[in-house]
Amino acid sequence: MNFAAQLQTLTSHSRLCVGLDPEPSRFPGDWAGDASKIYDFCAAIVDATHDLVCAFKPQIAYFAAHRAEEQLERLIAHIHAVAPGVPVILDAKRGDIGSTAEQYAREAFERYQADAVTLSPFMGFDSVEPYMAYEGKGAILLCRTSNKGGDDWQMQRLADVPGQPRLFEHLAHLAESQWNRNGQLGLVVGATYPSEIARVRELAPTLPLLVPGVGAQGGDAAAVVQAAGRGAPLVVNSSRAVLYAGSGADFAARARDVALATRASLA
Ligand SMILES: O=C(O)c1cc(=O)[nH]c(=O)n1[C@@H]1O[C@H](COP(=O)(O)O)[C@@H](O)[C@H]1O
Repeated sequence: MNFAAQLQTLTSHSRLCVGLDPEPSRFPGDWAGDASKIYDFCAAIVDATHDLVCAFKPQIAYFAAHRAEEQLERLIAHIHAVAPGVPVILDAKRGDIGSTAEQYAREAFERYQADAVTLSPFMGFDSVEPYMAYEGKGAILLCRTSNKGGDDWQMQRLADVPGQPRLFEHLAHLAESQWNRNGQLGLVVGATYPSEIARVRELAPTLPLLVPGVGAQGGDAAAVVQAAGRGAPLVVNSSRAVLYAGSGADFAARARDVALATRASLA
């Protein structure tokens, strides 16, 4: 099943995406500070939550920083084995010229076997196109990010485009129309900006939204759900609030408790 169809099916039961951002310094007990336990920690979280989620989102920097790419490969294989219908969004935020993008796409979809990847669209359509050569895979573009600095670019108005849209609005329009050749695109909009979630829904009603920022960043789950309304899949990510819900031997059970509560808040 392709990424869009997977999301369509799963988000009718859960809109929660658990983000896998492993920080060894926050691991429980004897694992604290041990980067060789990244796989074990994340696999325990996956095992405890996979029936509650519509996706998992490993953030590649948390693995690469510890030379743990091989653990990331094993983790994604584990997710596919224990939760075959649940898509893996590789959060890599890539964005480069076409020839380099081809290599990043190969990395995401062939090496890691991800179902979708996050991309920075700053370099334009030819930097996004190589990912779309992988039929059925998702390419999720940063549109209105959850951080304060998103204002620096994304909220600026484009004087040369009719209606002088803000940059994020123009991107949402492009992604919904001429860029979206095969139904593979999605957009990232931060939970910290519900009114922009509503605006992106207006401009790009058929695109799935990946919404990070509930939990540790303080985004309001109810406001996100209200702003997004019904329609294309809504995928709401929480990473630290789930991963580090507990700090003892029962960390996976505590993560499940938070995942259950977060899923309920997104219903
Ligand atoms: O693309 C993302 O996933 C992303 C976009 C964005 O605008 N804001 C954002 O926080 N993220 C990612 O979402 C995750 C948020 O983690 P928590 O704040 O711990 O839930 C991190 O992996 C971020 O890199």
